[in-house]
Parts: sequence; structure tokens; C-alpha cells
Amino acid sequence: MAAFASSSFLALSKSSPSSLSSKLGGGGAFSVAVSLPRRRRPAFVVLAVGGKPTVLVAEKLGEAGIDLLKEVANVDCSYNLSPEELCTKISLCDALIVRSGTKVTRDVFEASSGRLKVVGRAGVGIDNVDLAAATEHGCLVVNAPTANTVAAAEHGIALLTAMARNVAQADASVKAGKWQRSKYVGVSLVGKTLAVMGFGKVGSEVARRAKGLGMHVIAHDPYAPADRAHAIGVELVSFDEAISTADFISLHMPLTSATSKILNDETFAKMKKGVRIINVARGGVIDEEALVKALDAGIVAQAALDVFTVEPPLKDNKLVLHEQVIATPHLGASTMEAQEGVAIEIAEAVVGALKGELAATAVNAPMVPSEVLTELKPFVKLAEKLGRLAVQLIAGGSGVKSVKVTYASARAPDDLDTRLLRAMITKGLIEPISNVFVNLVNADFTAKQRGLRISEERILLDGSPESPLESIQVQIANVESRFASAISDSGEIKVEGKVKDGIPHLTRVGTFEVDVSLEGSIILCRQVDQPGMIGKVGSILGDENVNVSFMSVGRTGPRQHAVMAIGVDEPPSNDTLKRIGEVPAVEEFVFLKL
Ligand SMILES: NC(=O)c1ccc[n+]([C@@H]2O[C@H](COP(=O)([O-])OP(=O)(O)OC[C@H]3O[C@@H](n4cnc5c(N)ncnc54)[C@H](O)[C@@H]3O)[C@@H](O)[C@H]2O)c1
Ligand SMILES: O=C(O)[C@H](O)COP(=O)(O)O
Repeated sequence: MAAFASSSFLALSKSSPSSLSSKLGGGGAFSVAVSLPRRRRPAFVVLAVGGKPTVLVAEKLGEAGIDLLKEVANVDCSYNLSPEELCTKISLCDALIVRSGTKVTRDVFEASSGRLKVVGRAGVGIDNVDLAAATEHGCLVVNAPTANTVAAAEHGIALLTAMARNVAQADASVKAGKWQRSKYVGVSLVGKTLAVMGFGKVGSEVARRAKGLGMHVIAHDPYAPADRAHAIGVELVSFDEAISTADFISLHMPLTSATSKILNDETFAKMKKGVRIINVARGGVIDEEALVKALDAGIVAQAALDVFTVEPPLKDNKLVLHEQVIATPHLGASTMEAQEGVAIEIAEAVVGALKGELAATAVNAPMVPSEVLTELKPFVKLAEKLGRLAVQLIAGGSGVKSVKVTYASARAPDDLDTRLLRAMITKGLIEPISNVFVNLVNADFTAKQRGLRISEERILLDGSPESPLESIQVQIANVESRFASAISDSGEIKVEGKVKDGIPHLTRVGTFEVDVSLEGSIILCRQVDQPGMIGKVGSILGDENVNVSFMSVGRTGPRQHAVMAIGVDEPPSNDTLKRIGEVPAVEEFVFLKL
């Protein structure tokens, strides 16, 4: 009599303490088992099942972007939501689009209960989005990094020139009926040194324009290539050299833990007396109290600020009220042209993500170029299915901690990006035994959180590297199997697959070579090799009208042990599986859902 490892695999995990649901060390989250076929979710991101997805646009977005969104989604434009209102609405939304004025906090992701799949930031800075929480919830974050670059650079130059010539103060004075020509004598820009702090998209455009004004431009950016700076006649220098030699300092770095309050008491003390500061980056890169002190002490002669630590700033904000400060309400990206461009850029990114495409502007997921994706597509399927098979082969015992994936390929290692494949194996390993939705965004995080270590190895094959991969092998160490024949000579559960004519196939189980296409579900059956076995099992399945899609037998030798792999289109009933187990030559079998 065969060891009966039935189709109740998924249901089993619901009640048994030694069940698979407790195997990945994830505790509570894993205890929710699924006994019915799960709704298959796309590998990358999203489309709402059964109808259009809903996109919440929480801040003003250009019409062109709204029109693009409306082609594929229900669009809810609700501005000025309180944090509570946002949390209430979000549970009904598949995507959210914001600018810098909305804080997308962990509470928002939690309130979405897994429905929110894309956050689109209509602009560059993503410091208002809790990226860690987004990643943990498998939510893709995309931004629109290019469309407002010129607008921000032009605003930086506008502030620079307006500050140097007291335009704002003089305007207010004239409007107040005064005519104070000697009070508003300015400073010239030509020949002065401008330090651009952050030589990225905006910083380099500011530098280019400042050169046109006759300024000597230096820049500090630890990550910018020197040749890009040289190409526009800018010298990259150290932080201290930049701030101590500049007449004007213009800030263009992102707000991160490393740049937070990067201008502070200590750094102001190193500056040239009478320096002028421009900030169109983020308020948080300046310690605002320290700037007030530096202005009062005359170290900083003037400041021009578009951004503030708290926006809008409080009415009694000393910087805003300071006579030597000019301020704008975060207008850097606010030109008609930039807003139109940003709206289109973010709408396209969100629509693409909702269709399950990998976004070129993803902030919290690895970029996989579309040509690589097309090539890897069948292997992505194979990877997920091998993960699903491998985890279903585990019997009770200690938790899964260690999975080894081996890729055999004629491609040089640098030419084979396995992040996507690893993510899909992780998805296959975790989803069948939990209620966690795993995608490219959260796969590594989810594996880590569950103490699941996935190591990767490559075997370099001779021959033509036309196909990216020859085979993928998944091995799970230190576990027992409910199908003993799945254990390799070295003691791990081992499954291996290939892609044949674009279709994933299972080609090895343990030490047995098989060949069954990975579609529908699979019965693995070990028996004593003898005539008539295929017919017997086939006719039991036929009795229940279960269609066999594929069948193959691998054996140790004639009349010895054989493993039969049977692909079935419909899941057989428990009775049918029981009848297969009762065939005298059958030693063990499992039914595996793909
Ligand atoms: N005021 C606005 O409306 C407005 C509009 C657009 C952009 N921004 C802000 O401007 C900033 C720059 O935007 P971008 O599009 O040029 O981004 P970017 O990513 O192209 O450039 C940022 C640059 O900062 C550099 N950097 C990172 N850490 C640094 C550090 N410690 N010191 C110096 N440089 C560092 C990076 O290497 C990068 O080159 C961002 O903060 C963005 O949010 C504001
Ligand atoms: O980071 C950005 O893109 C700018 O700060 C613009 O922000 P906004 O979209 O709120 O104008």
C-alpha cells in the first residue's frame, strides 16, 4: 500500500501543528491556510480582478495624466484628504498618486489591507512615502523623475538672481509706497563662485545655467562621475571645499538620513562670511534654527528657500519672516510644462504597473529591462512552479531555512540577471502555504522576514548562449519529504526544470529523470517498474474523467523502481487518488497543485 499523500495538502496545513504552514518560521501569518484553489496573482504587480482598477489621485495632477488613467481605471480625484480620510479611502484603491504634500505612511499601507499595489509620486522626491512599509506590503512605488528637472533648475536660478538683487524685498517696498534705491543695492553674479551641492539632474542643469551667467561653478556630489561635471566645465570638490569657498551655495541633493540637516551650526561655521544659500531641494537638508542663527550672525547674508522642514511652514517661522530670506511655497516643479509632463510620466508608470509591467521608474523594485523580461518570461513561470512543487514536497519536521537554486546556463554570469527568477522561486515557495502575496517588490524582504535563506549558484555550460538558461534546480536542505523519492543522494529535496518550446517542464525529481509539462497539476508516483502501470493509473483517472496532459516515467533500471510523473488538467478527487495508492505496485505518491 502506498503512503497516501493526498490532495489535502493545502487543507492539511490549516490544522496540523507540524503542517507546512508552520514550516517557514513565520509564525502567525503562516497559520492561514488555503484549502481552495487560490486566485493566481501576477508575478509583478496587479490588475484588479473583474473590472477596472481604482486610482486615487490625492493631489492636483495635470489633465493629460488624468485622461490617460481614465482609459484603464476608475479615477477618484480627492484632494486635501486628512490622514484619516486617506486611510479610509485607500482600502478601495489599487493605486494612489500623490505629489509632495501627502504623507504616504505605514498606516496607509496597513489600511489598504493589501489592495494598494502602486503608489505613483508625481515628481522626484519620495521622502513623503514610507518606502520600507511599501516594500513590506508588496506595493510598488514609482516616481516621475525627469519631467520637472528643468522647472526646478529654472526656479533655482530665479531664486539666485532674485536674491542677489533683492527683487522680492524691493517689490514689497515699492508696493508699500516706498522708493528705497540705496537700501536694495545687490551683488553681482559674474565671477562669483557657486557651489552646487548634489550634481544630479537638477544640480547639473543649475550649473549649466549659472555658467551662462558668468559664474565659476564647483560641485559636491560623492556619487557623481567627474567626467560628467568636466563636460560642462564644473569641478567636483569635497564637501568642505565646496562650502568654504562658495559665494553662493545651491542645494540639490535628496533628503536622506545622510543629508538630513547637512547644513548645521558646524557647517555654517565653515562657510565664507556673507555666503548666500538657495534651497530648492528639501527643507530638511538645512537645520532651520542654525540657518536663522547664521543669518543673524551675518555668516549667511541671504537665503532663498522654496522648501521647508514642515510645509506649509508655521506662521511664526523665523526663516520665513526674516528680512534676508525670500521664500516661495514649494514652486520648483510648478510650471505648466512640468506639470503636464509629470502628469503624463506618472500616469504612464502607474498604468504600466497596473498592467503588471515592470516600471522603468520603480523606486523600490529592481529594474529589469523589457528585453530581458521578454527573454526570461518562460523561465519566470518555471521558477515559480519549481518553488511551488518543492515546498509541497516537504513533510512535517523542522522549518524550511535553506533553499539552494542552481542555474545552468551558457551565458556569462554578468549576462544573467537572476533577481526576477529568485523572486519567483520565493513566491512559489511561500504563497502556497501562507496568505502573503509575494512579488518582485517584496520577495527578498518576505524571505528574510521568514528566515528563509536562498542561495544561488551558477553552472557555466559550454555551447551556444542563445537561450538565457538551460535549467533551474531548486533544493531544500534539512527537511523530510512526503515523497521520499524526491530526496537526492545528498539528502535534499530536489526538483529541476527546463523550458521546452516556451513551456516549463519538470525534468528531475530527486534522482529520477522525468519530463512533464508544468501546467495544470501533477501526480508523482513511485512504483515497481512493471508492464501495465501507465494503463492502470491512466484508467483510474479516466474513470473520473480527469484528463491526462502529460505522462513520463523515469526509472533506476528495468523492473526496478520507477517514478511516474503525470500531468492532469483537473484535480482528481480524494477517492481517485486513494485508488491510485491502492494499486499494489505503487509504493508512494503525491498530488501537487501548480
Ligand atoms: N522644489 C521642487 O519643487 C523640486 C523639484 C524637483 C526636484 N526637487 C528636489 O531636488 C533634489 C534633486 O532632484 P534631482 O531630480 O536632481 O535628483 P537626482 O537624483 O537626479 O540628483 C540628486 C543628486 O544628489 C546626489 N547626492 C546624494 N547624496 C548626496 C550628498 N550627501 N551630498 C551631495 N550630493 C548627494 C546624488 O548623487 C545625485 O546626483 C531632490 O531633493 C528633489 O526632491 C525639488
Ligand atoms: O520632488 C519633487 O518633484 C518636487 O519637490 C516637486 O514636488 P511637487 O510635486 O509637490 O510640486
